[in-house]
Amino acid sequence: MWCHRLSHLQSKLQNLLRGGVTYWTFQQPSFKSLFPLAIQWHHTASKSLNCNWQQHEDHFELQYANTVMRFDYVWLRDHCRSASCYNSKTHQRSLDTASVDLCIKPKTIRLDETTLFFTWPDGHVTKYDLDWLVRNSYEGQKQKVIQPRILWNAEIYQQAQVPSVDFQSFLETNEGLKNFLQNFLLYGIAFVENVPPTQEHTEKLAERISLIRETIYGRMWYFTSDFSRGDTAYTKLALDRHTDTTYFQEPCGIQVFHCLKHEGTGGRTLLVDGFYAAEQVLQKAPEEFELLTKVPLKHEYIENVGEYLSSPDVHLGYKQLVPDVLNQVTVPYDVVHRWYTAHRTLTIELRRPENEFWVKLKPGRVLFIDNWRVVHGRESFTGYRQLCGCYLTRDDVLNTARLLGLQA
Ligand SMILES: C[N+](C)(C)CCCC[C@H](N)C(=O)O
Ligand SMILES: O=C(O)CCC(=O)C(=O)O
Ligand SMILES: [Fe+2]
Repeated sequence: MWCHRLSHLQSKLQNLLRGGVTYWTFQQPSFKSLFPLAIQWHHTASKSLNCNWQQHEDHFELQYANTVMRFDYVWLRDHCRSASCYNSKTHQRSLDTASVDLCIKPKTIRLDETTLFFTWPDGHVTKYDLDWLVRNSYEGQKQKVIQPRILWNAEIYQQAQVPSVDFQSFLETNEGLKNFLQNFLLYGIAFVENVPPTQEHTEKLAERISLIRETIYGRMWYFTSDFSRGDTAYTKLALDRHTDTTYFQEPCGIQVFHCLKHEGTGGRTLLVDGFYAAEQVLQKAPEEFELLTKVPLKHEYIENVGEYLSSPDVHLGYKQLVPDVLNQVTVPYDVVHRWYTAHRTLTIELRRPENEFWVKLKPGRVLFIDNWRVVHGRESFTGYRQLCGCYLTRDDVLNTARLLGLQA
């Protein structure tokens, strides 16, 4: 044991003498009597830069831009952007990550202006701009707001008086499209007004924003209460709040609704911000929130034309505990009751009247819903009611938003 400690001490001293900088502290109690408790060397660049860094035994610690960051040495080698390690035309690695020695440590580290230079045992030099390190560090990413959202109940949403975007402006100007997407990203729902009440114009609208996702319901779908499909949506019955296609491995990200005609009563659309409800659960019963995010559920969709089953997986989405979709809570016995309790807590929040935003979809008013966040439902209705719409590929909607400079 003793020799181990001495060799440890020796390697520190060598490291120090080799010009490396090390954070030297003796944690072994037996050393206490021999040396001061902790000796700390760290390298400080010019005061104006206010950048401190320390080379630990197993990681590199950087203090810069009010952030303390820790980098693994393999990570620092692997993210090298030198010509031999990274293809700057394709923005892809040329370096084989698996070839990096898992025990690698830099021979020397030096700071020049705002660039850190790491020289590795084989002589390869990796350089990092300090700001790049902050942007790409775990600690830096953690601080970044991934995507600003405004969670809402009915009052919050109505008081926000979110402006709808006009069809022409949405189609013909980036400003119109950007305003629409900004609202959609913030609230999880957004409307486009004055859309000619046809499936073709609705399709044109959808394609402005993303690729249309073809599903078992077709590309652009159109439905009335003719029970043409074995689904409650194709009836006059009420539909409780839910998200669609939870039985897909990747539930549809965005849902578009356009009511083309309704001669009758009822048929209002219900919208509830699922993230607002989930936030209430998180505040009131964090362990129940945790359980709901962890328990994989098997969803099924059985129609008169055959079965559509998904494997039990942690699914996005919310379905009522009715046999038509959530066919069984396939979890170990000792989890089942806790799951039902947690599901009940969420359902209570989703059903609070103050969280319900009701809107009557009229011809010309197209509704986009984030189907991974906002649950939708429908009031029962009378008469002839005709809706069209589609599902959109989520990544393409987010990509369109990013191309317009939005955080998505
Ligand atoms: C009409 N439209 C295609 C929108 C929906 C069809 C039924 C969707 C199914 N109830 C679900 O929850 O996924
Ligand atoms: O008829 C409606 O308003 C919506 C029905 C529904 O939930 C759906 O089609 O996904
Ligand atoms: Fe639905």
